[in-house]
Amino acid sequence: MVLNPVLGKLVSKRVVLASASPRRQEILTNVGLRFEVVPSWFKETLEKSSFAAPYEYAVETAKQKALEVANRMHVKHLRTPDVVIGADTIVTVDEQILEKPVDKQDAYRMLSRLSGKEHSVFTGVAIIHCSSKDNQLETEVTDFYEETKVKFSDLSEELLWEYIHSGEPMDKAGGYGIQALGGMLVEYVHGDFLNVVGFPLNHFCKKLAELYYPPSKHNVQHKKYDSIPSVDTFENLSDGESDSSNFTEHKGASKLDSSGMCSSGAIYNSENSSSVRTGFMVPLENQNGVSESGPKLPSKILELMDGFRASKALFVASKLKIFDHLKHRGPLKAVDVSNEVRTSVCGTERLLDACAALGLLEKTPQGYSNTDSANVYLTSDGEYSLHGYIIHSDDHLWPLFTNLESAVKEGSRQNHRAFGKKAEDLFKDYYHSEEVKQRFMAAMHSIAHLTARDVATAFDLSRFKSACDLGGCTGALAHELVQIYPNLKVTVFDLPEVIANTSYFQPSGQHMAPVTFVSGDFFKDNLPEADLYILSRVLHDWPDEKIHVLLSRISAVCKPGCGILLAEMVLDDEKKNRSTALLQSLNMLVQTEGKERSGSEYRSLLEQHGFTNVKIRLTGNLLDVILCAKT
Ligand SMILES: O=c1[nH]cc([C@@H]2O[C@H](COP(=O)(O)OP(=O)(O)OP(=O)(O)O)[C@@H](O)[C@H]2O)c(=O)[nH]1
Repeated sequence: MVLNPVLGKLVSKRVVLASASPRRQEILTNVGLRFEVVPSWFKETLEKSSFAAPYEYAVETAKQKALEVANRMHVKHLRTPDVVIGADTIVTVDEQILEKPVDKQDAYRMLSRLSGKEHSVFTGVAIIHCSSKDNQLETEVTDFYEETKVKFSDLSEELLWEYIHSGEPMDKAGGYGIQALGGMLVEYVHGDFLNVVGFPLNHFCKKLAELYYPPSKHNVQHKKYDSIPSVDTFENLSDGESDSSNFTEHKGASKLDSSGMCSSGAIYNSENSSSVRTGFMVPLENQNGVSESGPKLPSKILELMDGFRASKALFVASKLKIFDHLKHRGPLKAVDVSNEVRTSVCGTERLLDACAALGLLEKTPQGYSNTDSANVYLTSDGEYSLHGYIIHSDDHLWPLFTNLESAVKEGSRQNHRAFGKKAEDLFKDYYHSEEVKQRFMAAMHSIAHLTARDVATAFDLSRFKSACDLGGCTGALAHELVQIYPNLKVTVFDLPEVIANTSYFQPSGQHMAPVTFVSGDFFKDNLPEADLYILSRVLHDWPDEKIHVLLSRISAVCKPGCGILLAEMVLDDEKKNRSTALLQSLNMLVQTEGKERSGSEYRSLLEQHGFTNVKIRLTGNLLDVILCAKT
């Protein structure tokens, strides 16, 4: 299938999507558009009352988002894009504009307002064509909006809070995601569904059609495109479909596109665009015999093929502590960075350029500097540093993953191939050297610290007086729990080798409530008494037999009413949707005897040991949470 001629007009252009919304990226990627993502820094703070209608607000915000990116790219990066696309989605109900909720209470306010009523979703879109004249940015703005009406059922308080606790509402206009759990709230949708999700694709294509295929003088009566030119509806788009003399049969009849796939050879004659019924077609060569646009690139597949390169670039930059150097000394030129980290200038420059293109660094005439997220996540002392996890990924997971093929064939872990020795005991292997132990603990700390707030607040735990975090490692979750529940006494129980090493990871601050650390092996030693036992990223390390041993030990010391809180990446029951968790399950295959499990699998394991009332919350932040009680 070759590209729709409308989107095909963008193939040879540098297109930038000025949006951080993963949904917008997905909608446009799914139709084969190739673009860079440069999220806009424009703050959505326009005075709403100054607009006569809500859609004007959305359109203006979309325009400002796109213009900000166009200007920044022109000035800062000296890379003027050809086209910048911006969008803004809002919900209106009772003459109020709802954007993304700022917290759970705000989500509650929005969703209770939408309950049982019809509301409108407006997405404003701006398409900015850019050019540079005498080094000045010139822009041509095209904008439009789309309205979709959505009706919600009556929402009970319980459903409402359950939905809010799922974490889904937080980055969505109006506090719901119609494409996911939020779809359950919806009675009907009138209009373009994708408009609700964040991008009105159909209207966008029609707009491109107006821009790139203006009505010819032969058919001026078609002033406006009610459909994408030559395409009445998307259903009419099919490979090589032709019932018009405006199609010409390509000499070669079939052609390999860049993915190596063969596409049939109907050719689009752009001169007669407005009257031609087209399929997805290969482009017609122009008078000079030069192809106007290339075939559709399978961008998702290419991205996956390149994925390892991007990971490795990040790993190497982290290992060389480039983000640390730039945080303290940036902006720096490539030559200065290479002097600091003792590497070749040419190699360093390529690495820095790749990191800048991946959005990890900023590149300006003054040199390279960290982006805000590099400062927070990639420096070794950043507030939510992932440095430890990145180094662990490079040194430990990477060699294991290079043996994935053997792991799949054999169905078992690959430590012997990756490290030349058989895995004895999962954790003993990590703790055989101080260096490896520190690296592993830093990795676990990174993820625990980053997810602790969502794990701790997924359920109201205030009824518990004491908690024991089994395998709680550095205590990152424990510290979050005592902050949120001041009456909760938390004990971290972990192997002696771990407990001996925790002091480095303790938060500083006078008002930190204490956490107790106790050493022991939860498969062998007496478990500390507690009302709530926490197992965060523990069960996924083990096969079912070992989990039964552990759960029966916990069950033996748990009184009725006491609970277990699990934090894991929970798979959907059909195991087909949650790619991060499914890839994590491969990660467990290459290094452990464990795996990721679905909600039903966890429920069944827990129920076999007398834990019932199993509740599952998807937090939207890496780890999901399961709470159950002993009956
Ligand atoms: O049903 C759904 N409704 C809305 C969404 C998502 O909600 C946001 C709307 O926010 P906004 O337009 O301000 O866009 P941002 O996410 O902040 O990204 P920008 O960088 O473009 O400002 C949008 O992501 C929709 O996709 C949804 O997912 N489902």
